[in-house]
Amino acid sequence: MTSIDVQNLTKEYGNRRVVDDLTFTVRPGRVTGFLGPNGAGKSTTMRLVLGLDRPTSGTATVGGRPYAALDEPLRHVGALLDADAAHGSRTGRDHLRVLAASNRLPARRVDEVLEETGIASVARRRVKTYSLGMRQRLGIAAALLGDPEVVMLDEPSNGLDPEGIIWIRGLLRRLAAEGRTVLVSSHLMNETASFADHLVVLGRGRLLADTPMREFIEARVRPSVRVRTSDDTALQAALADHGHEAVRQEDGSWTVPHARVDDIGRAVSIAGVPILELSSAEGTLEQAYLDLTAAETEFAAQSPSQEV
Ligand SMILES: Nc1ncnc2c1ncn2[C@@H]1O[C@H](COP(=O)(O)OP(=O)(O)OP(=O)(O)O)[C@@H](O)[C@H]1O
Repeated sequence: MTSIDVQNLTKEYGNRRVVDDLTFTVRPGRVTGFLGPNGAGKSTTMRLVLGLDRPTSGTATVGGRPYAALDEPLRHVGALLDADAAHGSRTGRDHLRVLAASNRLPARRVDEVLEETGIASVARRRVKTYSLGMRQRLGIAAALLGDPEVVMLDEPSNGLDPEGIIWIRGLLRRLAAEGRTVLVSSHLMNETASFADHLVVLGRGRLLADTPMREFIEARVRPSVRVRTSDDTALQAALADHGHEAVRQEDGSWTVPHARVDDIGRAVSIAGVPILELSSAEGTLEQAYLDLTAAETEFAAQSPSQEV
């Protein structure tokens, strides 16, 4: 099985350090979401893994070897970095055929990946007539051409319509279930939450988190409980008896922060409060991510004065 290993990776452009001593491993059999604000260094890290840029120091390897040292690299690593990588005057099919031929991949893979990515019907059209979503799908088709063990996609949902977004979710889950190593950057938190098992989060080139997604959320966002009743007074009294304070929502329901649904259910039931609705509101990836990046921004704002 093949992992991506990033070890003390640093990249400077001039005197700007955009990747700063990063160390993490992307493991097979799961989808790893790659998150971070604009300019955090995600694309640069992916480019360094693909040998498209040279690190200032540190290493990035795939299956223990630098990308440049891999034999027939497309059979090992498939990547989508830029949906505009294909030549506009070529057809989608020709673009893939050239890639297949130059990488000694069987021509039948071209038709297979065209089918797999849902663009077989437009494969004979020139790429410059494609919508952004079609170009994304073509880029993903190119990434899958060599049936690689490692797949790295930079913002693959970009430009996809709702059906495309559902499709990419299924594709990523399947690639991971097949035991592949899947690294996917995204700015869409709900999207990432729907496909990622694990997260690597960057902020200003540094590693902020490398953790299973569930743990990432649970460590930052406490769950709450939503309750709706026909007797607000009785509800408030029952909750107060158990040390809870509820917040009334615009729709007439109540939110009990930092509470578990089992405890609230038991408390209101014992007190005989009429309940119309009771549900648990788990923390979302978006809340957890904003909590982490807000802390990071605060640190950034404070650090100059701390240095004085
Ligand atoms: N070739 C380059 N020369 C100089 N600076 C660069 C170069 N490539 C990237 N940068 C800078 O490095 C920083 C990190 O960029 P990068 O694209 O890796 O971030 P990102 O996390 O992928 O951001 P986004 O989410 O916006 O895609 C940015 O400030 C960018 O301007």
